[in-house]
Formats: sequence, structure tokens, C-alpha cells
Amino acid sequence: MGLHDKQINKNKSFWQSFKHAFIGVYSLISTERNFRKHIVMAIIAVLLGVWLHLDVNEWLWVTLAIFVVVVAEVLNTVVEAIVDLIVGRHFDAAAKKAKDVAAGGVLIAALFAVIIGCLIFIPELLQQFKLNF
Ligand SMILES: Nc1ncnc2c1ncn2[C@@H]1O[C@H](COP(=O)(O)OP(=O)(O)OP(=O)(O)O)[C@@H](O)[C@H]1O
Repeated sequence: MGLHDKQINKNKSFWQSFKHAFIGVYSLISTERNFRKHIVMAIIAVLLGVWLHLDVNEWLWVTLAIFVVVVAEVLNTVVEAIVDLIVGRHFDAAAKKAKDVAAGGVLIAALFAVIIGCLIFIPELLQQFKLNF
């Protein structure tokens, strides 16, 4: 994969833009441990949703919760990379604030996902439990 390509000029075609966007997603998955955990949770939520036959409205909320967490993780990774680029390996109060706030954004997004998960899956699981026993 082109993680080590040295291109600095603008992309010249859609496919070149797509290739670099794909490399970005690959980098996110391969380097960000918390992102991988969130993806595993998202897969579990989707499998549970399929098993519980969620309706369209419930899928919309589950999908929104998953994407809010993914977007927060993307922004967190971008902030970390830019801060490291600017500050390097020196302690800096503004760098700490930027990274802590970005991590806080992921936490808030994850809390939103937990609330959505509880509101959708708990009643559905109770219903499933009632019908089967
Ligand atoms: N240059 C710095 N100056 C001051 N504090 C820093 C600096 N770099 C990191 N920190 C502190 O260390 C914490 C962890 O930073 P790091 O870059 O390792 O993020 P991370 O562990 O990859 O975060 P996450 O768990 O969100 O992926 C930051 O939240 C911040 O409090």
C-alpha cells in the first residue's frame, strides 16, 4: 500500500483521490487501537440488529450512532497527527488541551452510541426474551 509514497502535489484524478482516501482509512484501522475496538462494537451491533429484525427507524439511529463515533475517531486522529507534527515530542499545554478535547469528543460520541444502543436494543431483547420463553 502507498503509505510511503512521497507525493506532495494535488491529486490529478478521482482514482488518485480515492486511493489516498483508502490509504487514510487503512492507516486509521492499522494504527488506532481504539478505532478497531469501536469497529468491533459496531459489527456486534449490526449483527444483533439483523438478529432482532430492527425496523428502518431503528437502523437509522444505530447507523447514526456508529457514524458519529467513526467521525469522532477520525477527527481525534487528525488532531493527534497535527499536534505531533507541530509540537513533536515536547510537552506543551495547548497540545495537551487539543488532544484531551479531541479524546473527549470521542468519549461524548461513544456515550451517545451507548444511549442509542440501550434505547433500541434493551426493549428489543426484552421482547425477544418474552416471545421465546
Ligand atoms: N505534546 C504533548 N504535550 C502535552 N501533552 C501531551 C502531548 N502529547 C500527548 N499528550 C498527552 O498525552 C495524552 C495521550 O496522547 P497520545 O498522543 O498518546 O494520544 P493517544 O493515546 O493516541 O490518544 P487516544 O487514546 O485518544 O488515541 C493526550 O491526551 C495528552 O493529555
